[in-house]
Amino acid sequence: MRRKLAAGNWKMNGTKESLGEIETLMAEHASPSVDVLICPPATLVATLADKAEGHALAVGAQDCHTNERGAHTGDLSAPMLVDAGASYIITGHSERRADHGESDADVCAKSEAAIAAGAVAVICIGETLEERESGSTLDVIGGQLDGSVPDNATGANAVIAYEPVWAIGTGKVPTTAQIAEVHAFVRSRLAERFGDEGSAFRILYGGSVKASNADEIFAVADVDGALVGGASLKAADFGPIITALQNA
Ligand SMILES: O=C[C@H](O)COP(=O)(O)O
Repeated sequence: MRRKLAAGNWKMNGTKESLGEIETLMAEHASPSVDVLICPPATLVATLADKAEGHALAVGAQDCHTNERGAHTGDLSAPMLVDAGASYIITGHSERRADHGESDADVCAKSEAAIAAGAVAVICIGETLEERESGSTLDVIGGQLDGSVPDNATGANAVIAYEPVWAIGTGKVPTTAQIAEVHAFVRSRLAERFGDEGSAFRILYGGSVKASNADEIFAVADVDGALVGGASLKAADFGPIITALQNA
C-alpha cells in the first residue's frame, strides 16, 4: 500500500519569518495520516529540520549536485543536504530544467546522488504546452521517465512527480482524464522497467493544486499525492490540501 504524500515546494520563497507558517501547519496537522513534506529554500533546510524535530513533518531540498563534494562554488551536495536535515530532495523540476539547462542525464545523476545519500528523490517530469498540443505528451513523459529515473530507484527511495509545465503557477489544470492518462502511463512504464516494484512508486501530480481542486485531483487513480508550489506557502492554503489527501 503506497502512503500518500502532500509535498510543498517553496521554490525561491521564504525567510526565517516564514517558518511561522510551518509551526501553524504542524500544530493543526499534528498526526496526519499521510506523509507531509516541505521543501523550503536551502537556506532554511537546517532551521526547519530543527523545528520539525519530533513532529510528523519531513523536510526536503529542491536540488542537489551530482558529486558528494568538491570545487563547485555555490552548489550543495546531497550528503550536505541530508546532514542539514533533508530527507527528500527534488530533482529535475521543470524550472531547473529550463533555468539551468538540466538534461534527463543530469536529473538521473542527481537522483542517483540523492538516493545514495539516503534521501528520497522526488523526480519531476512533465510536458510543455507545445508538446501537449502537438500530441506528443506520452512520448515526452516516457523519454523523461526512462532518462531521469536511475537504476537504483525503488518505491522507497524515489517518488515521481508529474507536473505539466503549462499548469505550473498558471491556474490551468489538466482535466482529470488527462491526469489519469499520464499517471496510468507512468505506472505502466515503471512496471515495465522495475517489475513488481513499479507498483510501489508514489506518483504525485503537480501544477496549480489548491484546496478547491484537490478533492477532484486526489480521486484520480494512481494519484498518490501532490507537489504543491504556491499553495504550500501558507498554512491556510496547504492545510486543506493535506486534509483533502487524508480524505481521498
Ligand atoms: O513544485 C511545484 C510545482 O511546480 C507546482 O507549482 P504551483 O502549485 O505553484 O503551480
